[in-house]
Parts: sequence; C-alpha cells; structure tokens
Amino acid sequence: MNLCIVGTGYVGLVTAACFAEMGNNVVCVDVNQEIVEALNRGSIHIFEPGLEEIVQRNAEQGRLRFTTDLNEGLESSLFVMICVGTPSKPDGSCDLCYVHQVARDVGKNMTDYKVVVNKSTVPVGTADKVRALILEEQEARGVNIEFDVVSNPEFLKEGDAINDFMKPDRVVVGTDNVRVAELLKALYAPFARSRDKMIVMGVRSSEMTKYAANCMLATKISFINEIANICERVGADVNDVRQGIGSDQRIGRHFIYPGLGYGGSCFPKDVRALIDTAVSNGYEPSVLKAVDGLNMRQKRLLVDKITAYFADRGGIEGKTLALWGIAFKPNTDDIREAPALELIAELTAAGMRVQAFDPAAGDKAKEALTENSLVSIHPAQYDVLEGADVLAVATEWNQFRNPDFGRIKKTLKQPVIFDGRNLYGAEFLRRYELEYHCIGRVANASQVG
Ligand SMILES: NC(=O)c1ccc[n+]([C@@H]2O[C@H](COP(=O)([O-])OP(=O)(O)OC[C@H]3O[C@@H](n4cnc5c(N)ncnc54)[C@H](O)[C@@H]3O)[C@@H](O)[C@H]2O)c1
Ligand SMILES: O=c1ccn([C@@H]2O[C@H](COP(=O)(O)OP(=O)(O)O[C@H]3O[C@H](CO)[C@@H](O)[C@H](O)[C@H]3O)[C@@H](O)[C@H]2O)c(=O)[nH]1
Repeated sequence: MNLCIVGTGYVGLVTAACFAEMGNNVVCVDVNQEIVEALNRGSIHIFEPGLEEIVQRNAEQGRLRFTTDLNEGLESSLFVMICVGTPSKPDGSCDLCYVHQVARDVGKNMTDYKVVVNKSTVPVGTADKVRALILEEQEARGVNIEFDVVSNPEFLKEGDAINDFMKPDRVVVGTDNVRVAELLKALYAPFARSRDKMIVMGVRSSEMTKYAANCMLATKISFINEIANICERVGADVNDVRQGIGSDQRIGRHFIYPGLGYGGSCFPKDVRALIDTAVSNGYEPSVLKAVDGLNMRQKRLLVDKITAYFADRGGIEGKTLALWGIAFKPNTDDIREAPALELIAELTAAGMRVQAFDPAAGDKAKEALTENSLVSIHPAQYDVLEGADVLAVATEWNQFRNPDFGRIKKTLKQPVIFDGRNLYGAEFLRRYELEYHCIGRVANASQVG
C-alpha cells in the first residue's frame, strides 16, 4: 500500500520505518528541511534503538523516501497519517496548530480520495475539526473530493518504540465507516498475526482512549510515588511494598516504580490536556489534578534531599553535584520535561555547580542548557565525579546499575549518593562506606520521623 506520513519525529519516523519494513511504499514529509536532508543521507536526528538500521535498509530498497513537499507524498498515497507534535500551551491546553496546518495543507493539495489517519495525540473533537478544515480548503478551491478522517492513536514508548510498533498490545481505530476500518485492518494485518488486535470504536472514544491510557499510567506512577513518600516517613521500604502489591494481578508489576516523577513529551502534557478538556466541559478532574500536582512535587524531591544534606555543611552554594542521567528515561535522547532538568535548574539557581553525563542526551542537554554557566555536560560517566562533592542519579540507564563503587567513593569529596531511581541496595553501599539517599526507603531506621 502507499502511505504518506506527515511529521518525522519519534512517532512519524518509527511509523514510516515499520510500515516500509512490511513492504509498503512510504513517503515521509516534514517541514524541517535539515531533518529531511539528514534522513536522505541515511542519518536520523533522534536516538531510538534499532531505528536507524530499519530506516537505512528501507530507504536503500526504495520503499522509504523523505521530502519537504507534501504533494510528493499525497500524489501516490491512499493513507495520509498525521504524526506532528501536539505540545502544551502555557495554560495546559493542547496546541493543535500543527495538526490544523496539516489538515489545511491536505485540503489545499489533495486530488483524489484519501483516508486521513490521525496518529497524533489530540483532544476529543479534533477529527471533526480536521474534517471541517479540509472541507473549508476544498470549498475555497471549488472542488469536492471524497475523504475520510480516522483516529488511530499511537501507544509506542520511546526507547522501545520499534518493538511496541511491531508488536502492539492493540490497535485502536476510531471510525464509524466499516469500509475504512477494513482498509486499516489490512494495513495493520502484518502487526497482528498472532491475534486480531484492532479495536474499532467511534472517533471520539478513540481520541479519549489515548488520553485515558496515558492518564491511567501517570496515575499509577503518582500513586506509587505517594506511597513511597509515606513509606519514607514511617520506616517502610517502598521496594518491598511495590513487590507486595504488584503480585496482585489486579494491580500488576508494571509502572509502579517510584522515582523523581514522570517526564517526557507525553504524560505531563497529556494529563494537563485532559484536565483542560474536563474543566472546559464543566467537570472538576480532581484525580488528574492530584496526579499532576504530586508529579511536580516529586521532581523536586532530590533538590530537597540534597539541600537538607548540605544544610549543616555550609549550604549548597559553591558545592558541586555530579549527575548521572539527563534524559527523561533510559534508551532515549529525549529531555522534554525530564526531571533532571528541574533538578539542574533548582540547584544551580541556588548556586550549586552541576557536572552531568548522559549516554545519549548530552548534545540535546548542552543545547538546552547553554546559557546556564553553572552546568557542564561531560562525555564520560566517571569524569563528572572529578572535583564533585556528591553524586546524584536521575535516569536509570543500565550502565549506572552496577558502577564502580570503589571509584565513586575514592573520587567524590563526600561519599554520598542521591538516587532518584532506587537503583542500589543500601546494605551493599554500606560496605563501600557510601552514604545513600533514595526514594521511599530509609537506610537507617533512626532517620524515621
Ligand atoms: N514521542 C512519543 O513517544 C509518542 C508516542 C505516542 C504518541 N505521541 C504523540 O504523537 C505526536 C507526535 O509526537 P512526536 O514525539 O513524534 O513529535 P516530534 O516533535 O518528535 O515530531 C513532530 C515532527 O512534526 C514535524 N512537523 C510539524 N508541523 C509539520 C507540518 N505542517 N508538516 C510536516 N511536518 C511537520 C516537526 O518538524 C517534527 O519533526 C504527538 O501528538 C505526541 O503526543 C508521541
Ligand atoms: O514505573 C514507572 C514507569 C515510568 N516512569 C516514568 O514515566 C515516564 C514515562 O515513561 P514511559 O511511559 O516509559 O515513556 P514514554 O515514551 O513517555 O511513553 C508513554 O507516553 C507515550 C506517548 O503518549 C505513550 O505512547 C506510551 O504508551 C507511554 O508509556 C518516564 O519519565 C519514566 O521514568 C516511572 O517513574 N515509573
């Protein structure tokens, strides 16, 4: 089948590469010329394990092309997939300007029947708006070309995106048109060989399903973080509690890891967008507001712990923090709403220096933090320990899980680790005479209360 994918970010590029891998002909369109030129040279602008190889292979074999010209994609394609960003506006509502622009461009340029598939995460009612904008542009041209608009939210997660796309738990399709549902079923058939994975529903329910899924997952995280914060005050260990509750199948083991709160380009903005949708429709979303509020507090947790540690040691001004991990999660270079950025901003505002390392997000962090003279980004994990007072861990990259504790102890001015991802065992660290502060566990019972 012939597809036009609009937007070559985390979702667009993965979608394009995976559909091309299944034999489809895919044209990828992006307004960013630099990104398109790089892709045409076989180099991808994001870090996503396994993606570059699939992109290169399919481009070489002629099934995957990149262009800034939407017409090139529209010409030959039955499906037009919208995969552009839907960031937060300052008031928390969803900014739909990129989606609306694509809808207008499609209306201006289409010459034959299209299935317009929206994969971006968008508030309920957006498909209706996309339809209206396409019709408006067609009217302005004096043409009447048939098309359908379908909602098909994407559930992949960064760092494991190829696997998620190739083996989805489900494929949600929002349409009341049986013929279009059949077309999508055929398109997704290679990803659903073991069982029928397509769940067809109304467009509004499909748009809502995406927000409900992300908000449910965000709620699990804020819930366990709340439990962790209580554990810490009463001398319980959240690691044990997590296992104790996770073995109940109704609760499950996934997505109940406490930490510095959720970051990334999805959970924070999507929770806020659903809050905005609820409020605009006269409903007070008390659970969602609590989830968001707790997450914002959680991102400050290490700031408070580090500040408290230095309170009777001359304060944090002039001290140096070694920081491992900047990306919002491992296996990605994405730093959007990363808890580490909050940590860096708060500590440097109070006069602390930060020497940071991340296995993939270093370049993006350098760009984002260029104006902050108290931050330096280093290319090697152990370099950041040189001259540092203490170490903090903000992202659970595998290479931080079993580090050289002897070297940490020897290099730091003060043998203390602040762990925002609960990677280490307190007992074990005591053997290295390293003081350990983490989330929801009190290493020394005398610290309780
Ligand atoms: N990142 C994820 O893990 C993920 C997962 C599921 C769903 N989503 C949702 O998918 C959407 C895309 O997210 P993303 O992370 O891939 O975004 P992104 O910011 O990585 O990429 C968006 C791309 O769209 C391009 N673009 C903007 N306007 C355009 C236009 N008019 N024509 C062509 N290209 C245009 C941008 O240049 C950019 O390259 C969002 O709604 C997001 O919420 C993201
Ligand atoms: O038990 C957990 C699991 C995750 N996180 C944090 O939650 C955030 C989000 O993690 P994850 O969901 O793995 O990454 P995303 O790439 O943001 O993926 C989410 O957002 C995407 C965009 O909508 C959806 O498609 C995915 O299904 C959904 O998992 C990260 O900061 C993680 O550190 C925790 O703190 N504890």
